[in-house]
Amino acid sequence: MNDVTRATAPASGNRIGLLLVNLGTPDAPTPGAVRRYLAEFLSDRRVVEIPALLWQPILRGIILNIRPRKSARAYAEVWTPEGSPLAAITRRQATALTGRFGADVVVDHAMRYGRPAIAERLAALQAQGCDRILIAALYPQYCGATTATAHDAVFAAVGAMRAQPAIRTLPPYYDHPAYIAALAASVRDQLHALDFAPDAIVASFHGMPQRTRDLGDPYHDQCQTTARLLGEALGRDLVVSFQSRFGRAKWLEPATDATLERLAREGVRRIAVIAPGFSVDCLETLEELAMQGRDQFLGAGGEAFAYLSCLNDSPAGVEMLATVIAEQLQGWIGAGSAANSA
Ligand SMILES: C=CC1=C(C)c2cc3[nH]c(cc4nc(cc5[nH]c(cc1n2)c(C)c5CCC(=O)O)C(CCC(=O)O)=C4C)c(C)c3C=C
Ligand SMILES: [Fe+2]
Ligand SMILES: [Fe+2]
Repeated sequence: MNDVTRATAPASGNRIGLLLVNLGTPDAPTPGAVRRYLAEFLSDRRVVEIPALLWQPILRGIILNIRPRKSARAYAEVWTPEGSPLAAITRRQATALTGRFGADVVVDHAMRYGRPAIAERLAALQAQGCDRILIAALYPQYCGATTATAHDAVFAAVGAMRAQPAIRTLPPYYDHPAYIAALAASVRDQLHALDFAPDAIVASFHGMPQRTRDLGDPYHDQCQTTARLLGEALGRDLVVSFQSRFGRAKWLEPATDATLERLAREGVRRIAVIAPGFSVDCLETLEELAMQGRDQFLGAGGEAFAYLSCLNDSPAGVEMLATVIAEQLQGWIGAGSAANSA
């Protein structure tokens, strides 16, 4: 049974909390910090669905002795004065949304792995008088390895509280008109600013094991729907691929690296790459796509490559988040347009 008596009493009040949640990232681009991060991330049974008795010896004996050094070098390539891009941009999204829904909505952010921890930020929201909290896991497409594990962490924290806040979770927004419209405008604006007319646009999504899809995870289908709707909004077909394969199992296909090389070999000269499955730019987009992907495409004979940024904390990206979040706050903060009540 949970030890509910440990939880501190909430402050009285009837405010609303909005907790943005993202994946998490190392505290520093060093092998030690990356090792700590990967140990927590890759021990999550939602992320690696191999029995712990088999997996933990592989993780502790092999992966955590090899990968942190290599990944730390990659993180160092994209690190910013504000820290890891994922942390810095998520922080800025929270700042941009603060005050957006009125004075009674307290906005905060947390990471599934590392800091700021979900349990700590939930307690902080409660201490500020929030008796209703909306959890906005910032993944447009639902995946057990991202959305569900963030929610698991929330419910585990709430499970240890004597006085629980009411909890709502943001549904996946992979087909939301505001999300599709924001992506389409962002692609158009960036291509215009670069004066770049690509022969093909590749939409690269983070991969996952094929087995996870076979077991019923809707992630793959939601990625395909996003790409179809975005293609319709842009008036052109997108090439869909899946990146960041991890381990030996079969992952979703086609793989982004193989796709970039195939397109170049087939005579596609100019491509733009977008990453609509990532709400913020991070290691996987800035290093794996914008750096490695560029080398792969140009190395296979391509002539021009452009990586187009995620929505991040751009005004249009924040507007889109405000719209999808405001829909879930309805009833808590009253009728009317919650997004415009600042
Ligand atoms: C957006 C959706 C994501 C899915 C689905 C996902 C699944 C998934 N990832 C791994 C293994 C790794 N992912 C890593 C980084 C990483 N993954 C996502 C998002 C998804 N992952 C993001 C946003 C990031 C970037 C974090 C950052 O700090 O910028 C890494 C760490 C980096 C590295 O060492 O390569 C690993 C490992 C698995 C196994 C998985 C399974 C479904
Ligand atoms: Fe990942
Ligand atoms: Fe990667």
